[in-house]
Amino acid sequence: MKLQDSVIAITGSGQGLGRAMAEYLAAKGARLALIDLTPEKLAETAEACKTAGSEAKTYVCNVAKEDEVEQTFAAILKDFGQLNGLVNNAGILRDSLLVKVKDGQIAKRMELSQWQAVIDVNLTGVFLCGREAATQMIKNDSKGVIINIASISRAGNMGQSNYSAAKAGVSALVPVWAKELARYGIRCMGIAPGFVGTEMTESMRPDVLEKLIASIPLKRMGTPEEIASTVAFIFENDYLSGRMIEVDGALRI
Ligand SMILES: NC(=O)C1=CN([C@@H]2O[C@H](COP(=O)(O)OP(=O)(O)OC[C@H]3O[C@@H](n4cnc5c(N)ncnc54)[C@H](O)[C@@H]3O)[C@@H](O)[C@H]2O)C=CC1
Ligand SMILES: CC(C)c1ccc(C(=O)O)c(O)c1O
Repeated sequence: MKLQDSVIAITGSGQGLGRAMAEYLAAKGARLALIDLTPEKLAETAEACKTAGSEAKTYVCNVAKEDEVEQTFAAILKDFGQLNGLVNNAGILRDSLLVKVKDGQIAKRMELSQWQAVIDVNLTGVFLCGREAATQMIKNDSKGVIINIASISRAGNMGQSNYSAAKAGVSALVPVWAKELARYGIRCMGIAPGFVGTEMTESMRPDVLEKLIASIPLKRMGTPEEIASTVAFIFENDYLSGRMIEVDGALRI
């Protein structure tokens, strides 16, 4: 797929990796539909896309709400007249151990609310946006690509029952959708990043950060641009479908 003039929706593009993807794709001439929870952050990303040389429109939407997702994708089609790609990037963390034993007492640690919040956004949100994007692409007879952003944690990370389950889930959707949607000219791929340097990691305690970096075989975190360039590579290579690309500096959890 040529990125020039294609219309790409990115969830969670108000900051972090989603914003980096939007800027990177804008510089390649893609037109962006930016989706996030707050208008202020979205406006900043839209401005950055314009500076990078392309058009961007913003959509306030909670990806976990079916009606909001339906309205958002209908509005994207109305505004742009087509949809060629979706990056399912929005995600949250609510880490906690499952249970903890202290002084012989067993305590439940991960609350049902922590579990459900992460499943709602990181798994159900991907399902809802993927279903809506596929529907609009098929309706418009346009070829397209769906990319699910997972995580190295999909293999199972301590303290992340909710997050690991959701990221394993969105990874499993990749071959399912690749097989189901190929007949409509839609490809589906996933990316599983390792630790990526963002504002969050920049604010970590230096000693914790140092230990973390020491555990990565390449001895550094990834950059948001390295994830964004992987997104662009997937869009531009028409024989990629049904697979995960691991961008993790060789780290295994
Ligand atoms: N930063 C990292 O090191 C890694 C990140 N990832 C994944 O990459 C993706 C992006 O991560 P970051 O940019 O670091 O996160 P971030 O927290 O900086 O940005 C996530 C964005 O998603 C938005 N969002 C959250 N809930 C939403 C909802 N219900 N509806 C719409 N938007 C919502 C937030 O408002 C925020 O703008 C996530 O899926 C994350 O799990 C995976 C591996 C490593
Ligand atoms: C444990 C993994 C690599 C990880 C680390 C940090 C974030 C984040 O800040 O959002 C993630 O989403 C992760 O998957």
